[in-house]
Amino acid sequence: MSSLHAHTLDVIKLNIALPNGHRLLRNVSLTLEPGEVRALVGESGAGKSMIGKSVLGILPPNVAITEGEILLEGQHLNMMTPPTRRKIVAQSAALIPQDPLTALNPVRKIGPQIIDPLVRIQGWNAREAETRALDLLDRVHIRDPKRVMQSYPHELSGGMRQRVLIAAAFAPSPRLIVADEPTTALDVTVQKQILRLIRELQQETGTAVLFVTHDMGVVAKISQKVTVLFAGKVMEDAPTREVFTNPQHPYTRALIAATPSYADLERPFSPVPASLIADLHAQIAQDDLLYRGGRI
Ligand SMILES: Nc1ncnc2c1ncn2[C@@H]1O[C@H](COP(=O)(O)OP(=O)(O)OP(=O)(O)O)[C@@H](O)[C@H]1O
Repeated sequence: MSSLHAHTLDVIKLNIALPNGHRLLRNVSLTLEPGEVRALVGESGAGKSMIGKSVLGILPPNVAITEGEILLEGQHLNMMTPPTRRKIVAQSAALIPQDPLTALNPVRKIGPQIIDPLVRIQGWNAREAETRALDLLDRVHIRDPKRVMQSYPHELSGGMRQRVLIAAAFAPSPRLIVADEPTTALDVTVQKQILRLIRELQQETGTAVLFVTHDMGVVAKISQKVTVLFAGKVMEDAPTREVFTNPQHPYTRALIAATPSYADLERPFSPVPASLIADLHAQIAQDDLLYRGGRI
């Protein structure tokens, strides 16, 4: 049952794996407080998206949760039947996806794509839903929301489409938003605007956000807490400020060193050293042996 003081999200020792037993997440734990932004950071393949997908119940068909728990506002998601789970997740969580083009249905106008879920899932009447959609399009700084509601996705720029998806995500007032690299598919100037917009709406609404990114610069701008991942394993979990001022794990230090700094253009930056990557993989192979032996 949900409790009054529950975290928005608790992920407890989550393991997900392929049918052959290969783990994509290894004992991942994290929490998200109401109104908090937690960044999930790591290089490609670290398992960041898989965490978001596990929470939203949209894992690929060949990937399964093998162990661990996910609690959304204190409710155990993986003890529910799939239909109950879908209903609970749809009512309290939303996704801002990476690629705004594939996330929108190309043959439907924008308006119904925002309005229909409000009517079908949240049970609003059509008029309320339309007013809400117009209000949200205005709040994501889309000029002429009425015209945009009548447009098809291909008539909008990439940045506009991402604004539409941000409006759609915030429209039902979810308590949790998973933002999965929401700026990656956009060009650099638009990226900054979209990041600012998500931060603005998040602060206004107090929605908790799980923000997936590979960019430590983005982590610094948007989050209060950060989980650093490598090969599906948590390397470090700390307040963002501490991660930048006093990183504890060598991999975190390497990621920071690999991020160009706008404040300090003189500072050289360097890729994560191959020797460190090799050491981490060796440790993970060791972990996997112990895990299979039931010792961790
Ligand atoms: N459908 C799938 N079937 C099997 N393995 C998959 C599938 N999708 C992803 N993976 C693997 O799962 C691991 C984690 O993937 P995930 O997409 O979560 O990484 P990520 O950290 O989000 O990286 P990226 O920044 O590249 O999206 C990777 O090793 C990836 O190859």
